[in-house]
Amino acid sequence: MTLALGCIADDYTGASDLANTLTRAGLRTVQTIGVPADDLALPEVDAVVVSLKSRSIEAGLAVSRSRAAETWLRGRGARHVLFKICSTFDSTDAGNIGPVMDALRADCGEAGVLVTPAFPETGRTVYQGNLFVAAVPLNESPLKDHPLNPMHDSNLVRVLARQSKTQVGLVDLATVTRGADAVRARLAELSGKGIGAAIIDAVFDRDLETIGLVAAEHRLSVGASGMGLGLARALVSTGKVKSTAAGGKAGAAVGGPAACLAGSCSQATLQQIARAEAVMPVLHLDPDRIFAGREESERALAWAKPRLTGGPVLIASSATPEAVAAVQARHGRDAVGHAIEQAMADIAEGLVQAGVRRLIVAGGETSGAVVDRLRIPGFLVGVEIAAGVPVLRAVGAEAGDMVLALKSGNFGGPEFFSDALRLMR
Ligand SMILES: Nc1ncnc2c1ncn2[C@@H]1O[C@H](COP(=O)(O)OP(=O)(O)OP(=O)(O)O)[C@@H](O)[C@H]1O
Ligand SMILES: O=C(O)[C@@H](O)C(=O)CO
Repeated sequence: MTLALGCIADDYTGASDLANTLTRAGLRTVQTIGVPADDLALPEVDAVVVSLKSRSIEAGLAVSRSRAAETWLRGRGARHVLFKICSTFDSTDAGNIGPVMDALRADCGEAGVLVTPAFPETGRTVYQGNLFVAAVPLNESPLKDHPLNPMHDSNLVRVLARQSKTQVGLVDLATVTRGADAVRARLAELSGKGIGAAIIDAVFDRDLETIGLVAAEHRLSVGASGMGLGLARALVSTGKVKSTAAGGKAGAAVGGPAACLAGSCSQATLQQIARAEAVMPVLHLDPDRIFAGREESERALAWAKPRLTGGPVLIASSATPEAVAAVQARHGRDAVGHAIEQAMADIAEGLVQAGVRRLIVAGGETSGAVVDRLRIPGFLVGVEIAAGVPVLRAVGAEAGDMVLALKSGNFGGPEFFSDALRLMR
């Protein structure tokens, strides 16, 4: 297998979002959980997305895990590696986007790295280096209240400069609009001044296509699914990859009980849970009781099991920003986040033992905890449920045949859970 594109994603939902985008753009793609073991049977593919859970861990650990993934990908022939970050640039001043970018850049000797979280299909655009989420700047969007990495600055040149050892420049929209040669010239100008990374503006998919053409000539890029779109289209348009129709490897129906778990506290997920209340039983977990011990997850399983034969159920820890802030004040932000993620993993494990083979998880950290506990080594990409969220078919899972959807907190329409269940057979 010689990879046309190697990708390292800093969370599992983001990885499935990227794998979905690459598949729709014609690349045969597989998503692995961590660096694949040598004995994991992978199909012939153009791109591998290695999923890490490295967005909110200590920066040094994020760097070493990303480097291990890079070594594996380059060892399989990937000339270009995309470091997939969140389209809302989720990170803190301590990292991890800057430190990982710096390390990967040093490893491959890249003079100038293009960086953009733009993903217009989901309303993420970048103008003059400022990230917009739909109509508002990042710092006015719901991301200002994120439970783990609240975003308070929409100017990504500043945000990345606080995290990175290199200077950060800007390639503005006017340059992108003039085409690939103008972008090449601007990047060369910045690199010539020793500026090692540039936030690049993008508002429409055509901007990403221009960016992809230039990025693909380099060894490293940093971005969200929009950067993946640009790179994939460039690989196809320059004949480096023969486009494969995205049929969606859904495979045979797995059937059996279905369940949904929500640990995301995003506005989108809160609305989706409210809508789900009309069509399925919903259990709201108590974060204080989760913090106190395992009884709360046992209560959730005892509640869910008898209901599974009647149809899907939803178990949610999700809460409003005020409630999240209150529980964090009582127990500490990281401790409460970790406790809830582990409770969700306990519940997922119990549900799968009870026969669930169709599982929807909302939230990147939550998905990471669940997928790790279920020991699923990889996924094939099936049909698209909503922008950035495909049906995933587990490969090599201990529980056997399973389909999952890992929903990024902010993605999906109001009826997401019903939309997903309709497509997860
Ligand atoms: N009621 C709650 N109070 C405090 N923290 C919570 C609560 N419910 C969930 N959490 C924690 O909030 C974090 C949510 O992060 P997660 O990545 O799962 O969602 P997200 O950030 O919305 O999704 P994404 O990363 O895909 O955008 C997790 O650490 C989770 O355990
Ligand atoms: O880019 C995004 O917004 C998502 O793929 C994601 O990474 C959310 O965790």
